Amino acid sequence: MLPEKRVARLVQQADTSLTTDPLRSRNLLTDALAISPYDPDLWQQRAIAHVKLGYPDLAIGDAYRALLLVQELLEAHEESEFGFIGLVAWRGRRAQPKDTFATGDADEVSNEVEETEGDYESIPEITEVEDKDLKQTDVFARRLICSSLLEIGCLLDAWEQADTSLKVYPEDEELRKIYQESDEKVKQGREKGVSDFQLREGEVARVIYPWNTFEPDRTSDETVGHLNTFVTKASSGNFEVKVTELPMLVPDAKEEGKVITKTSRQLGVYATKDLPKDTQVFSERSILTVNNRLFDPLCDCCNGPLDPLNTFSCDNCDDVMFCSTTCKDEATEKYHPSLCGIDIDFLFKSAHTRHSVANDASATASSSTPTKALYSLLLLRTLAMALTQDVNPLEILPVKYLYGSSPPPPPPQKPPTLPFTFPDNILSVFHILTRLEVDPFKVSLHTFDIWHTLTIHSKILGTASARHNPTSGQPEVAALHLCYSLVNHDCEPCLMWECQSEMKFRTLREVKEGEEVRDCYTDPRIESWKKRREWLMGSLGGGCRCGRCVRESEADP
Ligand SMILES: C[S@@+](CC[C@H](N)C(=O)[O-])C[C@H]1O[C@@H](n2cnc3c(N)ncnc32)[C@H](O)[C@@H]1O
Repeated sequence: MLPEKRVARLVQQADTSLTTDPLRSRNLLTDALAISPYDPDLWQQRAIAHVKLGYPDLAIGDAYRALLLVQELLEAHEESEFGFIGLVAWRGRRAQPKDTFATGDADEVSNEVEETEGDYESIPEITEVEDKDLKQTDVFARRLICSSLLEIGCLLDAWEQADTSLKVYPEDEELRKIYQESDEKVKQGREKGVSDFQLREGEVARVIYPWNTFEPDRTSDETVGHLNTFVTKASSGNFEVKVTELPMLVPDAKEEGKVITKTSRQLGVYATKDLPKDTQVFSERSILTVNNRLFDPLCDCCNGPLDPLNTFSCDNCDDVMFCSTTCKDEATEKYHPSLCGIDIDFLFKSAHTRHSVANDASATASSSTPTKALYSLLLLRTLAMALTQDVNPLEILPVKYLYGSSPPPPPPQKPPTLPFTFPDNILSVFHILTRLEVDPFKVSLHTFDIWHTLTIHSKILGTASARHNPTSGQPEVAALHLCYSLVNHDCEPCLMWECQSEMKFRTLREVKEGEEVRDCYTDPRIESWKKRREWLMGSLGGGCRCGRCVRESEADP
């Protein structure tokens, strides 16, 4: 069957199930996009399915692609990268007669994609009707981006996007309504002293998406057994991983009382023997590390210190230094080829100019929370590892086993939340993909869709550690470690971590065999439980309910 016919059939089936079964609709459109990635209408329709499913964040990613593609198609006769092939596919699908697909299942037919050779001369110019239809997709995509940003709480971005869109479509009443609503909310926020940074901060559902088949069953015997091979090695037999019940944390303090009895089945780390106070009990190496190069140079692979007389550089670029041939070889094998010679300075610049953190951890030199800019660098390293090793980013170690989110809880319970901003979670991701020379439309379906990057974001947010420069206090290194990530949080921890080229734990007190070992995800010296809770919100996904926080909040509500 011709690809355009197959796409038209999938789209029709997706339309039919949009109201009754939006998940099916979303999956059918994903199949259609796998065949025809440059058709803006498919992205726009999938955006609507994502809205219906309650994922406005994913809808923004899709509508943004629709918007970019409309521009490409309108410029198909100029220097447009995707415009020609997109226009051919878009026209081909639209030319299919409607209602001829009443019988048969689209899945029966072949999935072959025919490559269309670009011949800018032979393709007819865009007609008036086509121009009108493409602009309609454009305005729908803009409305959806603005309304979803508003819903998520990215008020300033909603306002900016609506303002820009109104300049293009001044007559559009719906855009005007969104503009007025966001304008009012931004003004109210500013009157209350809310910063512009906060006015860009939204919250989205922190869940394992229903179609995510990469997530392991983390509490199965098989996974626990597999993780224990790593944990036993890193802790020299001092620790083991076990399934544990943790209180289900909620972001809204008012709802705490209602749901505090609920628990979530997760993993935790336990002592296998009595451990004396002030002893190093754990050491783990990771190559999923990043650093801000403008500070003291560090090994690009392990982030350990560099001996100026004994460094090793890449054979093909001058951008990175390694502390040993082991690090150089591992980088060459696992991630560097995808980054070699690529200009990624924009991320480093942002790491220096924006110290804003999920919870402003730069204010506390020992917090384990990295800055958002360091998150982007970790995402970049993850994607580079996936590209170099030719595997899906959600499959690589340690990403696969990092805790990021849980399946959505049954209603009316709300899932935990994930901080979301338009610049960090959408614009920067597109920027990163472009620099990595990844087609953000085509390849994204299988490896780098926005749901992949948001899933990675939730894993980074929940498990990354950050090291701060002792002089400037600024975060300069962030890392993801598999075994370290399994240790739960307590504001009265029994472990303290330190990370140079390796992540190490020391005992802060005597630990008994069988006791769960915990470290503190923020600075335990912060006296105010409210402050600690605020800073921990990003990494815990809700208000901390550890013994100390409960005790202190009851004594001083
Ligand atoms: C770094 S992971 C810790 C390991 C995780 N439990 C697992 O199964 O891999 C962080 C996540 O564990 C959970 N968590 C850690 N400490 C907690 C605590 N004191 N109370 C409730 N949940 C906690 C939160 O869901 C948090 O997002």
